[in-house]
Amino acid sequence: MGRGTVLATEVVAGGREVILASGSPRRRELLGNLGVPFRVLVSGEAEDSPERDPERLAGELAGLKARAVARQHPQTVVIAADTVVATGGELLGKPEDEAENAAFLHRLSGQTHQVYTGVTVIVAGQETGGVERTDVTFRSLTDAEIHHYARTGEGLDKAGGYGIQALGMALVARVDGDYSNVVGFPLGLVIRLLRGAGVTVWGE
Ligand SMILES: Cc1cn([C@H]2C[C@H](O)[C@@H](COP(=O)(O)OP(=O)(O)OP(=O)(O)O)O2)c(=O)[nH]c1=O
Repeated sequence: MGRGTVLATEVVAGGREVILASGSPRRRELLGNLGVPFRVLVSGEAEDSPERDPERLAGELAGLKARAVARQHPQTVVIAADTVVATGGELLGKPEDEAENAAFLHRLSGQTHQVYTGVTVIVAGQETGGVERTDVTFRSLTDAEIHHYARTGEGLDKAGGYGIQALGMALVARVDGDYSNVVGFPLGLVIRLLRGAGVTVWGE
């Protein structure tokens, strides 16, 4: 996507305008639920980091996404997020294809893994951020279940190769922590950071 591409204009009502620096439809929907006026702008700059610690990586990538847009819009509140899935020291990104998605699900089957989402908010050069962690435990999956799910393609655009908010919920036995964090936008943290940047959320 081109630099500075406007993807969509969402609710832009009164109050302080917010830019969501994310192409993720999940983040758009969840931020919309907060009643915050915002529009979506994605920098298109590649985010990369040599960091291998999942918690620090999530925070770092969220910062890179936010800064890339904030440079062009210094007076607007910019919010970005990044989700990283980690299992036993290994990082699982978005699977390349059905076969890799099935391999990811084999890794996650019957195990507890960690989902980290970093959130960064920048306004007028002031940056704040945080990282939320949720532990997700998968059922022990049969090969048939794994291949059935991988074939749906639902996991292809998602870190870890599953979407807990859709059919992927059938893979999950237990969630410890903020559910919205697994979907990619930890609402408690988001609300705290936006309010800290002077944005009104639900009238406060
Ligand atoms: C584990 C999991 C991840 N995800 C999603 C959340 C994120 O959108 C995605 C992780 O990729 P990210 O790189 O965090 O985000 P993105 O590429 O979708 O969007 P952008 O970089 O423009 O902000 O995986 C789910 O929707 N459900 C899940 O259960």
